[in-house]
Order: sequence, then structure tokens, then C-alpha cells
Amino acid sequence: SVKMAIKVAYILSKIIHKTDDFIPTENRNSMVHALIESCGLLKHLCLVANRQATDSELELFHSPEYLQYMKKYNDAIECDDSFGFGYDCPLKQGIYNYCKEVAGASISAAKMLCSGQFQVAINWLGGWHHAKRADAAGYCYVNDCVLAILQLRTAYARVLYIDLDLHHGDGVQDAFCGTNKVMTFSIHKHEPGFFPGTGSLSDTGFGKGFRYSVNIPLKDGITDTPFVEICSKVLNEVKIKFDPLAVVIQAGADGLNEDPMRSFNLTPVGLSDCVQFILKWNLPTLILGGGGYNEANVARCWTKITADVLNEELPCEIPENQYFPSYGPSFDFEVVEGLKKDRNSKEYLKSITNTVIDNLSK
Ligand SMILES: CC1(C)CN(C2CCCC2)C(=O)N1c1ccccc1/C=C/C(=O)NO
Ligand SMILES: [Zn+2]
Repeated sequence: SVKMAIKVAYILSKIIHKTDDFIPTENRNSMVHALIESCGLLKHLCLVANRQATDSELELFHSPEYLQYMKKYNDAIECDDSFGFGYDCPLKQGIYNYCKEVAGASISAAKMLCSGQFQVAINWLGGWHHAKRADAAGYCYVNDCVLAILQLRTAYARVLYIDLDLHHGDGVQDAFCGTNKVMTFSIHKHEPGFFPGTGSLSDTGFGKGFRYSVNIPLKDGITDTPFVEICSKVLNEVKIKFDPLAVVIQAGADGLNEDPMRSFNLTPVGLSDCVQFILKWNLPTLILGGGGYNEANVARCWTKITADVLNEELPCEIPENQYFPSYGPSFDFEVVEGLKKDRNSKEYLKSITNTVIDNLSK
């Protein structure tokens, strides 16, 4: 089928290397951008210089005390464990500037969609879905997903949030669990003791938001085909029932094979197929990053998603770029499908699909 060329906004940060300091990886965000650039994709994108979020923009979701605490420690080098900081979320110098940069990028991307000038906006620096109003969690300090959704809600009456990360998008679900203007859909690993522990089948929202939280809890080992199949089946029902006017996709890549999380057997093809299924709706769509700790595979995945959004071909091999050695020994774009045992039986997948679709039709 002939695909129309669509206008795609891509948020550029001048301090992208600084954002790498706040994820437990080496140069991840810089590698993503360098690979996208070396594949010649920037000329097809509308590059938007990032603008840091203001304090008042961050306060649209986060508590002033929480932000004040981060501001205070922005220049310091020690911290205590209040507000969720401490082991999982070390407070580092520049933390507040990092939050403003990342949140600003997701808000800027959302603003591009509100202007009606773009069909898709991409911010690979964003996707930090665990952060709470006054609590850092799961290595997330500012919930840029929530701030982007709030921005989209100024122009769109109903916004759908879709979380493809290995982990449950709890911070976003909590933020909107009481409203029927934002539906949150999250497909994730759900096993005893696996972070954050929420997002079970019975986790469907409260009050006015009842049945506006959709959760697909999975076991280890799922592969591309059943992942794409369950996503498209349930999202098809979500589209009919909720009739969204804008969409936010968190494309966290820690479900890929060879990720240190060692959980799912996904490849970039599976994640990109999910994104393509959603883009067929022709709705204003914001694409964010998220988890993903095998830097080279995250870069391969998000570069493939960017190329597929543009309907542009990828080169066969990894082009010369600053981080070329990280792509050895294959030096190509392929991430092979994992061989871990798939603990999601056909019966299990069928039963959760039916339950979720039943919930949607009540
Ligand atoms: C500290 C990191 C983020 C990294 N990591 C692994 C991967 C590579 C080295 C250890 C984790 O398990 N983490 C976490 C620790 C505590 C709670 C949550 C997470 C991850 C959240 C996430 O990805 N959400 O989408
Ligand atoms: Zn994750």
C-alpha cells in the first residue's frame, strides 16, 4: 500500500550526553541519536531544538516540595533517601537540569502535535513512566509521559497512553486512574517480585476511571508474534471503545532479547510492528523512549522505529559513527529473537485477551 509521507517532529537536545549520566548505561541516548544521524534519517525529520521545562510546567504534575528537594541537590553531591531517592534513584549533580531537559523535550514534542502541524513527534530522551507526583521510582525522577499527556489534553479531549516497556507503566496509570479522559494501556512482565509489582489483570482503574486502565500481564519469554498479536487485538478494541483523539507510545526497549533484564525474547521488528499498527489510526502520536539497557540494541531498535515511521529504508550494515565499535561483532541492525522458554502458553494468552476485551465491553 502506498504510504503518504507524514510530517515527523524530532526533538534535539544540546546536552544529550548529560542525559546519559542519569540512566544506568554507557552513552545510550548519544548512541541512539548518532545512529539515527549516521543512517541519514535527520534530513527526513523536522528537527526541533529542545526547550527546558519551567518549574511551573513540572509542577503541573510534581509536588513543589519534591522539586525543591531536587533543586537543592542539583548542585550538591550528597543526598539522603527521602522522596524515594537513595539506592534505586541516586541523586546526582545536575539532576534538576536533567529533569527540565527531559520533561521539556516531551512537552515540546506534545506541543508540536497540539499545533496540528505534525502527525508524529519523537522524543527518545523521554518515557520515564515510574516517577510519581512526589517520589522518584525505578530510576525515574520526572514523569515526562504524564506531563506530555497533560499538554496533549489541552488540545485533545481523549488521550490514549500505550506502554510497551518491559515494566508496568505504574506512574502514568496512577496519575490518570480516576479519569475517563485518559486511558492507559500497559503490556509488561508481571511476576512475583518483579518491579513495580502492579499492573495485574484486575488492575482496571477506580471511580470515573474504572475500566480506563488496561493491563496485559505477561510471563517471561514472549516473542514478537504473540506480543504483536495480543497488542493489536486488545488495542483494536481500545480504539473502538475509547475512540482516542491523540496517542502517546512509550517504546521502552528492555523487553528485547539480549537485554540485561533477560526477560522477554522480543526484537526491534516486534516493537516497530506495534508502533506501525498504532500509526495506521492516523492520529497525532507522540513516541517516547524508556527502559532498555543493552545500549547497542536500544539504538538499533529506536533507529528502526524512526526509519519505519518515516517509511525509509535502513542500510544493511551499521554505518560509520562515533560508537561504531559498540555494534560488533555483527555490525548490522539485526537483534535475533531470544531462545528463553516462553512461559506464556497459548491458553494463557487467550484467557487474558478475553478477560481484557470483556472488561472493555462492559
Ligand atoms: C537501575 C535500573 C533502571 C537498571 N536495571 C538493570 C538493567 C541493567 C542493570 C540493572 C534495573 O533493574 N533497574 C531498576 C532498578 C530498580 C527498579 C526499577 C528498575 C528498572 C526500571 C525500568 O526499566 N522501567 O522501565
Ligand atoms: Zn523498563
